Amino acid sequence: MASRQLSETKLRRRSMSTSYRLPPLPWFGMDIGGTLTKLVYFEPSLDNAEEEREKVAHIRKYLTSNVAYGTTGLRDVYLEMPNVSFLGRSGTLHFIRFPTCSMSIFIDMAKDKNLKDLADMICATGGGAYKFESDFQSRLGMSLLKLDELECLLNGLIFLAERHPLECYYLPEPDPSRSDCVRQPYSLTRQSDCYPFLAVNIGSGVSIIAVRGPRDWNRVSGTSLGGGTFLGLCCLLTGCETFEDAIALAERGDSNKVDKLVMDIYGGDYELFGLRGDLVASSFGHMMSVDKRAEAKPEDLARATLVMLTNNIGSIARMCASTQGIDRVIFTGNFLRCNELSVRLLAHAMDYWSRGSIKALFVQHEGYLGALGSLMELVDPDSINNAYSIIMDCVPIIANQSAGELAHEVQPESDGSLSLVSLAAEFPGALGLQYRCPQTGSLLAVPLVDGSLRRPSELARWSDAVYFCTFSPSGIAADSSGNDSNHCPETGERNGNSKDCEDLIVLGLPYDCQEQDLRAYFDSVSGVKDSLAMAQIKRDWTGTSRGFGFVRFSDMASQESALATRFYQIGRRCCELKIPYSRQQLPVAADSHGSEQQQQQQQQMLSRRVFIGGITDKLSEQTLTEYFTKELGLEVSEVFVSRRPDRSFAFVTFASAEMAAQLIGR
Ligand SMILES: Nc1ncnc2c1ncn2[C@@H]1O[C@H](COP(=O)(O)OP(=O)(O)OP(=O)(O)O)[C@@H](O)[C@H]1O
Ligand SMILES: CC(C)(CO)[C@@H](O)C(=O)NCCC(=O)O
Repeated sequence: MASRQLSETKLRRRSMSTSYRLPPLPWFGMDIGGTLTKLVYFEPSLDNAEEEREKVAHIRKYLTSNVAYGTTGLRDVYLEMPNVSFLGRSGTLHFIRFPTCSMSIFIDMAKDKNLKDLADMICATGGGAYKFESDFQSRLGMSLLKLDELECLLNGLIFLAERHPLECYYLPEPDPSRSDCVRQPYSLTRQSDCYPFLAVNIGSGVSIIAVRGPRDWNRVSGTSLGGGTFLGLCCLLTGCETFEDAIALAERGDSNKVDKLVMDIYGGDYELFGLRGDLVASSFGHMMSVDKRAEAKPEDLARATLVMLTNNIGSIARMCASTQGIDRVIFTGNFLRCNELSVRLLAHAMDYWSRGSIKALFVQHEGYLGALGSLMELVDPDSINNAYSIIMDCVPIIANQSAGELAHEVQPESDGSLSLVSLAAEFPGALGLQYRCPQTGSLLAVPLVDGSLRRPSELARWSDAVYFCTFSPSGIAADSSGNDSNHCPETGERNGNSKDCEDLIVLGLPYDCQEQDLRAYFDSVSGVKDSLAMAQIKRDWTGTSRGFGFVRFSDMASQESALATRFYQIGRRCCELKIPYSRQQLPVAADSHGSEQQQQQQQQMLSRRVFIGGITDKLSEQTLTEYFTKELGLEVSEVFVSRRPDRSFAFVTFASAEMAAQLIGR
């Protein structure tokens, strides 16, 4: 089946490739699915060609300067990829979606905006490319280049995973009951790292594909119990009407009111076969009882529906992975959009049932891979690897080598340099960057010219290394603008003594979020209502948001209450509120606004932590933990492994500084 699809697509490609190497603008890719239609648009930076300028301006007027279209279309601004080099042009990738049931409205709108004058053909995938082909032709005069949905999905997935270091992530300690599981990037940026893997696409239904090489894949299974089933059943059982409402209900609900657990049947664990008492024995099993039915609230029903479908998909995926001899499963599809709960459940289920041998991976652009893959079909696929270079040249930075933190992506300026001001905005007090030379492993300084950090010439991309901040010897220093980091970035006014509130960083903000939105948001959060003293969005020199900002509360109780939550849904993004790195983790004695006790705690924490460089790809957190506990008899509190091509490293935190000290020199 798969090989038939492949050869058809290849034939189409071959017939195009002779005459169609660099397509005319505009460049769109479309995925018309059973529930949602996804559109990826590459907006080039303007150059001098008059005709191009007109086209780009026309599309900007309707598409990229708006975030909502009609009543149902939306642009996912948080997924936008600026600074992308595509087919030799630099520009921005935009991600847009609308329900497929609104296709008729979309066609009317496209007709109204004269889309036909801009392009007479669109690359389209998904079942709808077949279903709506004649509508596009007859009502719009546009033809669709129909492409196979699974091939496009894989092309989009491999393309992003290989080129964008922060695209793939996993949960190191998946726990369905904890909403603060941290996402760790998982590097698939080398071709050899990618294969094999199992792709499990959770759309309306579920397709499961074993992928062993760039064009070596087959659809091994599928299930009709997918994202469409979740939404359909939730609407039926709870009366909700949207996916967002269904997820919000599920997050509040208790599925144990609906499901029958092993302990409901056994009174405890079913020990012989290792079934813990708290496992679901029978989804919706309690609902045969009149009393339980009366007790179950809509949110409990939504949660039980979500748990039932997610676990079922996880179980099928795990079986497929085992029978295919594959140990990595990449979950994709819009069912996982803004659905942390399912991400946690899948990660936990794969880990638990495979006893840690199968890893669940996820991607940031989970729902747009097919549309991106179809955009890539614009040119001869044999030249794809050379022609398409998404240079997502973001700079992955952690505060310092001993911090063991997840790297944060800071965007360089349009000339490719990184200004000290941008660096200091995210890492107050940072004066420069260091990185480990991929060849020699030695620590080198990033060149600094006229207040801007320049990409080291030995690295093709910033993202080919992880960078550590350098601070002045006294720890938190004056930032590059001469301000001490205890100043409000907005007003320059001092925060006062150590009891006063900190400037907190808000990461992952929607790019269209303004200061007033940030204020309005926190003013409506219970526990911190009306206590925001300052809000600031960090912008580049064009005034475009960098996707993060700072807030300060007027009193300590509000600050603590705000920090207790950590993740906030601001607009359509899950944002993280925290004390900036430098204040949390610097190995300094002189954090000017931390109490002596806090400094001691920090120092102790850091001296318990050991950096291990040059670890192999295969060395897992578990192996490291076992080595230190069983072989050396040390008590390990935490292991963090950062996997990067040629330079994986780990931080191990021990129960005491004495234990860590024993390792020095070994
Ligand atoms: N705004 C939304 N409206 C409807 N469904 C949504 C929305 N956001 C997420 N979803 C979930 O995503 C699912 C659709 O995912 P996706 O877009 O990947 O699949 P599709 O392409 O429409 O379906 P298929 O690939 O099976 O044809 C829905 O069934 C629902 O569970
Ligand atoms: C039919 C598709 C491929 C459409 O995307 C998808 O919805 C799916 O894989 N459904 C599951 C079909 C099955 O294998 O039972």
